[in-house]
Amino acid sequence: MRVDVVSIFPEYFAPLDLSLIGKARANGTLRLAVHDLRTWTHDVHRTVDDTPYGGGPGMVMRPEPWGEALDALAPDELSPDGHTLPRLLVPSPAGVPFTQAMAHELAAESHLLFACGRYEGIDQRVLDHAAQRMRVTEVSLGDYVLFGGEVAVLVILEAVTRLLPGVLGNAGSLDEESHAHGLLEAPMYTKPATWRGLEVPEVLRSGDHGRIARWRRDEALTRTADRRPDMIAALPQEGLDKRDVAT
Ligand SMILES: N#Cc1c(-c2ccc3ccn(Cc4ccc(CN5CCCCC5)cc4)c3c2)n[nH]c1N
Repeated sequence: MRVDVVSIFPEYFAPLDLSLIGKARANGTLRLAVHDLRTWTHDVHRTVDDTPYGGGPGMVMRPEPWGEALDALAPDELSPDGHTLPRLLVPSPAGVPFTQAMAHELAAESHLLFACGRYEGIDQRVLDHAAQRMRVTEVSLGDYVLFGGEVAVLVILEAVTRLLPGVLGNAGSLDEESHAHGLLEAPMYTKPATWRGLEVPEVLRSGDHGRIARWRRDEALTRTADRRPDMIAALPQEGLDKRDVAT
């Protein structure tokens, strides 16, 4: 997968050299390039913002640098390798919620292009013009307000990269984690069996895999009912008797 990120703070993405994302970049699974938006400014102050039409707080990101950046990173003509246009992701407080389902959707794309806004956002015409030739999605991490899109891109890139083939050593863990089956995962334990007077649940040390699976399912249902009743309501009706969920 090819990923391009455009930001006025490219140094925000230094963590993407670390850990499993760093390994995915080193082995070519993830081809990530971070670009400074100011590359596409031409004034001595490298200006990227201006006052909002209609008044209001703060500043808005100018369309010209963004237009040139997207022209450069998503050219209309097919590249020699038959490269198609990228999917443009624009983090925004007004975006659609980012979910595990969207992470799976994005993991199937061949080229993602992230536009990191700052200030009060990017001039809307940048997104409207881009949508004339590529798929554009405004995406939000949640109902709270960040300073800009960089943190959202870090989160989205981690969630998507985990799903790429070969990145997670034990692919099985993808099946067991939260949101994979519509439930939160059960509590996890490791050695020692007793720690500060606290015991690991006996069932997990029983070796009885059937009992262990049932215990984990029950724990997942209880946790989900306690913490995320919305997820219980969204579960497919067949196969789950809601009375199964301890309240
Ligand atoms: N993903 C994600 C996000 C973001 C996010 C993503 C990208 C940018 C780019 C800039 N900002 C800062 C900002 C802060 C407030 C407002 C709202 N203002 C209200 C008064 C009138 C003007 C607009 C807009 C922009 C961003 C925030 N926040 N929360 C998420 N889940």
